Amino acid sequence: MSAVPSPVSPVSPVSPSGPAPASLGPAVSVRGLTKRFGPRVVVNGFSLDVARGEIHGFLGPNGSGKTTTLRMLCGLLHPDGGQGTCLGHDIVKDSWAIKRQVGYMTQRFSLYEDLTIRENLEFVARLHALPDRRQRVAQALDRLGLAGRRTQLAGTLSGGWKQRLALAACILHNPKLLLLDEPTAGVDPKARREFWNEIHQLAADGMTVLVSTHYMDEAERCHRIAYMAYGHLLAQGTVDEVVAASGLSTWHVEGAGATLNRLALALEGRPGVAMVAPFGATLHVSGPDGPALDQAVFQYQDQPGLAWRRDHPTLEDAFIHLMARAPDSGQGPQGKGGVS
Ligand SMILES: Nc1ncnc2c1ncn2[C@@H]1O[C@H](COP(=O)(O)OP(=O)(O)OP(=O)(O)O)[C@@H](O)[C@H]1O
Repeated sequence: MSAVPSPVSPVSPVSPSGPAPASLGPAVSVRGLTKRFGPRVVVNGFSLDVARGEIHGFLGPNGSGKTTTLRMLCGLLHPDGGQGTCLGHDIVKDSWAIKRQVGYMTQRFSLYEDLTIRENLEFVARLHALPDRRQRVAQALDRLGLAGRRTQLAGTLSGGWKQRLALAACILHNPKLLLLDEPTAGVDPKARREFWNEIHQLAADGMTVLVSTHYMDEAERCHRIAYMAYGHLLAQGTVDEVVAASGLSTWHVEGAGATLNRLALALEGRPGVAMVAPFGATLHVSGPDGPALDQAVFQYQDQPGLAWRRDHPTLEDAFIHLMARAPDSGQGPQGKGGVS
């Protein structure tokens, strides 16, 4: 497992071929997962279900516990509390069985920069003791569009190509579950799009993917998402369900920059207004109580130079609102309040 996997026993290749059968049970099902580092509880009673073949997004501010959770799911960290299964195996007792069937892509590129692409993949294939190494490596090179660069040193690749190489290393042993920890951080939009097209292709072939991200557009490409803050799961469902569950009412206002700035200052903190956020030439004004929000904005709606329209809240609106209501908001363990 992982881009540079731990040495494990030989893995029999699973041959993903189309959607995963539901009869196998969920890919991930955990209840009450808890992890402490010293006195700090960084994952607190976390529960999650991920269906087989699903692309499940995992979002939350920096330090909210996403990586820690991923590491508990694949057996790299021992939970201090909670229970559950990953690919049908007990996450506490059967961590080795899980490791063999999981591909874990860490946040940092962890392959060898002074080896070529092909050498890196051959090394990983050896660690997995794959029987048909040459063929597996050739297939992975082709699948990820890396064949033309196979002799290039990994250290000379751009961020997007490095991520492709890391993904190729993760899928070399045909894992049933991919855990991807912010796989596209710092990667340009075209490379991100191509990476996500590949993730969708892998899911269509039967692989389950749990992927952490800070990008809203990536969250919207997931079948379902979970949002975590300060170690707590705050929301889970499809993007539409998470947005609807936020219970927010939202107005979008268009106008000139200076006018919008003045409006934002006037609305900030008014009763009924929970959030005022500029998005380019549009201001998003939201609150959990529709009538109170309407009352707050009423006096500005005839102001010249402003075009108001009631609209659905965006996913980002919903996340900011969730963060504001999070149990430890403003005094989280890291003292960080940034929203992904
Ligand atoms: N081995 C460790 N020892 C002590 N504290 C740790 C350890 N690993 C993580 N933490 C702390 O646990 C908290 C959760 O970290 P984690 O990396 O799981 O968050 P995250 O949601 O993945 O953050 P990011 O989005 O920045 O990657 C952080 O405050 C982090 O500093």
